[in-house]
Amino acid sequence: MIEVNGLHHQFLIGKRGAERRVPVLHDIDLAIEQGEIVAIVGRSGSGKSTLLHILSGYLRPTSGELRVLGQDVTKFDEGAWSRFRLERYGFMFQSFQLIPTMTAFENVELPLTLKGVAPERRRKRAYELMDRFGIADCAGHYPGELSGGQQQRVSVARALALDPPLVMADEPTGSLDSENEANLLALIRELNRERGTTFVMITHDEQVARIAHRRLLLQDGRLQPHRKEAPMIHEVF
Ligand SMILES: Nc1ncnc2c1ncn2[C@@H]1O[C@H](COP(=O)(O)OP(=O)(O)OP(=O)(O)O)[C@@H](O)[C@H]1O
Repeated sequence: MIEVNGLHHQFLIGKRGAERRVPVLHDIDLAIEQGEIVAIVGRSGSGKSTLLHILSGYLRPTSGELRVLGQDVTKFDEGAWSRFRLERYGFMFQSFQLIPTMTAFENVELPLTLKGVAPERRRKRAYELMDRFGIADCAGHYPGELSGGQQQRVSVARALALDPPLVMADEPTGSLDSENEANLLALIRELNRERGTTFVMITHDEQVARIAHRRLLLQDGRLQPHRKEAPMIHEVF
């Protein structure tokens, strides 16, 4: 599903002509299989978000190979990445990232609209998802009028609108209470089991890491060798 070979990344900071290189990821090799739930863990600043951004095409690595679903995505330009992301990726964020000027329904419908799905099918799919997540009553409400748990469900429904094979999640339960966290984790396991959806999640949360099949530990931008007994999250901070 995802293959990474010899990946390095460094940021350039400072004024033009006096830039400084900040190496962040070093020699990352990684293979994620279809149907895996993988948790990326590590201290703050270890490079987790940088890695997730590279795996999602938001950031071009300084060097190295990246293949996603058999395609050499390092060759993609921005347009090719946008199309690929729309069809193959779903995203879950701690801050939900809903569009405040769109209703809950329009937010869920957005990926379908961007893909050019016909209006009738779009409506049907968006209502089906909103029903499934118990937010059909919120369809006409704006994100600012919804509770945190409702916003989270709208954002998850949007992430799944096109039934992506791959979901990238950045602290997906970070702003949820324990009940909503448990609901989301149950949903992730269900999608993984029933549809074979692959999840790559950054997390600081032991409950989230616990549902992962595998933990990837980043330390100072290096992926640590897999230990049979994966470290508990509290060992990592
Ligand atoms: N755009 C950027 N320009 C320069 N340096 C950056 C940039 N983005 C991140 N960094 C640096 O890269 C390093 C890794 O950052 P990253 O956000 O990937 O870490 P993280 O493990 O996700 O941290 P956290 O758990 O705090 O979110 C940090 O030292 C950070 O300051």
